[in-house]
Amino acid sequence: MRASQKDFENAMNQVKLLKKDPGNEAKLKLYTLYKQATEGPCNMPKPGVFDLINKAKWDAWNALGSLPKETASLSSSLESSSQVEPGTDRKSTGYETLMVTSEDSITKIMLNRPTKKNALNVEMYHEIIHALKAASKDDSAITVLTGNGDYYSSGNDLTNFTDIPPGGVEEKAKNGAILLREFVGCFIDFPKPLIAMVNGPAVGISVTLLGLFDAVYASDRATFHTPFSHLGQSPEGCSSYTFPKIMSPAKAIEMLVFGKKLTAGEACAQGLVTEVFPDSTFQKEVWTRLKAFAKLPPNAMRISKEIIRNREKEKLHAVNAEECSVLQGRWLSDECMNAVVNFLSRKSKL
Ligand SMILES: CCCCC/C=C/CC(=O)SCCNC(=O)CCNC(=O)[C@H](O)C(C)(C)COP(=O)(O)OP(=O)(O)OC[C@H]1O[C@@H](n2cnc3c(N)ncnc32)[C@H](O)[C@@H]1OP(=O)(O)O
Repeated sequence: MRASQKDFENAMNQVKLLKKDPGNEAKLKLYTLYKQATEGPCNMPKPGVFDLINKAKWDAWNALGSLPKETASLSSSLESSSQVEPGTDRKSTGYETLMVTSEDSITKIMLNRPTKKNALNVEMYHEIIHALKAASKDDSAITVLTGNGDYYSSGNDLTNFTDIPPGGVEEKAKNGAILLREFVGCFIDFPKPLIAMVNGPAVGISVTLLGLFDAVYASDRATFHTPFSHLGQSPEGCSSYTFPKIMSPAKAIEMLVFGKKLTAGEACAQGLVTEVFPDSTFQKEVWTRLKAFAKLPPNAMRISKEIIRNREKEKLHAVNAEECSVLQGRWLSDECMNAVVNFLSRKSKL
């Protein structure tokens, strides 16, 4: 397919958005292709020998000779997209904490704060809400959530508790509960098959939400940990309802109240995980499977999910509201505040 002038301009704009500098050589190549595509063969006077930067530009542009404008435009678009981080496409532009891509009828939402173990900060909650709403309306058949780096997610970013608004901690807790309710609500209402690819350890809310997914595939490196009592907090993500149903009330208590950490194999035996894969083949095997799922008739999948979920929707929203209200109270407790202070002052880690 021929790249249009618009595509070309988009590609040039993407270069400005790259997180990693593509390097001078690549930038010079793009510059000259851009000049060729917009102005034709080199028309600038040859700079003096000591004007090193402009000389390099002139040399590179001049070397393109009479390359047609259209060819330069096409090459430039291709050049720049190959510099973009793998798996990134135009759809991901604008997200700070996610990489969102669509390919083969699959929308992939990748948590992208690997240096913070993909902890969910306030921005990430908002961006996931946005990405899920967009995915529910796009032309993909299924949606996948996964993590970048060695963790799936370390759960709520504990520094979320540090930014206190003028209304004090009460206002902070109230706003947190409103955001959490909307966030979890998007998972309850998501209309297409939603699949978690748990690439590594999962903590807190990233675990509880799994009960709202339609399939959960895990690497054998993944672990599942909900240390709510340790943090002076209480379950969210509808887990107080979904976990006892999935794994029996006693097993749910072990996880949600006593903070027992499960291996991927244990989580699979208890029904939280659909299937476990060796880490070495995890990506390949799961993506092969997902691509096959995505070829199934999308309307049939959507309607089948709807009939399964609809029976539970009202209950799930009620549970979500109750959990958020209880948690709002927990965030104001000494138990919770001490746990957060301990983590932030590095006195405690999971
Ligand atoms: C709108 C609000 C909704 C709220 C919903 C509530 C949800 C409840 C939960 O999710 S409870 C779970 C909360 N999560 C945790 O308690 C995990 C805390 N993190 C850890 O214990 C450890 O970081 C670890 C075990 C996940 C990983 O340990 P490791 O030694 O491998 O790595 P580091 O600790 O050095 O981590 C690397 C940097 O990442 C920062 N980080 C990791 N997780 C979090 C987090 N959850 N919150 C804040 N920051 C986190 C860590 O501080 C390091 O940062 P640094 O390099 O700047 O020091």
